[in-house]
Amino acid sequence: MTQITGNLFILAAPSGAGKSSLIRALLTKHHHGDLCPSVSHTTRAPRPGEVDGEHYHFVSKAEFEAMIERGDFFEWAKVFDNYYGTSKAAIDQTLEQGKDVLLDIDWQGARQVKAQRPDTATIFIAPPSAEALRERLKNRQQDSDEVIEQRMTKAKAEISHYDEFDYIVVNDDFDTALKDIEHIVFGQRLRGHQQRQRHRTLFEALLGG
Ligand SMILES: Nc1nc2c(ncn2[C@@H]2O[C@H](COP(=O)(O)OP(=O)(O)O)[C@@H](O)[C@H]2O)c(=O)[nH]1
Ligand SMILES: Nc1ncnc2c1ncn2[C@@H]1O[C@H](COP(=O)(O)OP(=O)(O)O)[C@@H](O)[C@H]1O
Repeated sequence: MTQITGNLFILAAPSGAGKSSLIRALLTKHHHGDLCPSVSHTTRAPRPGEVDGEHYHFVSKAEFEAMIERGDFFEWAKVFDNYYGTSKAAIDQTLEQGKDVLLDIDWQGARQVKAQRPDTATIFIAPPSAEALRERLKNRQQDSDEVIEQRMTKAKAEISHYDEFDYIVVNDDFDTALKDIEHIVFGQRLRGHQQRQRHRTLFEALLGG
């Protein structure tokens, strides 16, 4: 039987919308390996608790630029003054195994991936309100008030691209938002071109007699 290539999913959101929490919950539910995260490269410094090769591949600016030169990246962008990118190696092998890959990238990356692979499902996570977004950034207790205000300004820049996405999920009630994302994943797996490949013999039999 022909090997079916996995699906690509992109989740983008303004910082604080709950993207990391949703991805974590999604991966915990789908822990059998049918949905895999892609580990990005970045030039930003690791935060306490972040593990190289798990959360990100942490590299220097020179290393990142050498990778750009070599054409190692599937997509890359400058976000918050640092480079971020998805290497081809990070996704190709997984997709070839027929597994789905989840990319946690910004709108610039989403645009590049969509241009290269139009069948990618791009999902935008929105907060229910600006007040809720600010509250979540505060409750996370990760940033100073000044950084929170910077994130709120940057959030507007990310949100301004909401109409470029295939799907929009409003993360008001967490479990509802998680279900919405799962429905998108399940729906994508049932698209015609994959189902035709998967059920080739069925259709041959149905049409043969
Ligand atoms: N284009 C692109 N964006 C990325 C990539 N990896 C992470 N990002 C985005 O970069 C932004 C900053 O991520 P991060 O430094 O982890 O900070 P935080 O999400 O604000 O805590 C987020 O919007 C990520 O989705 C990548 O490989 N490519
Ligand atoms: N639906 C929700 N309702 C209330 N709080 C939420 C919800 N989703 C996430 N949060 C909380 O909001 C904060 C920001 O979430 P996080 O996943 O870190 O966001 P992001 O990755 O988008 O920056 C965290 O403290 C998280 O627990």
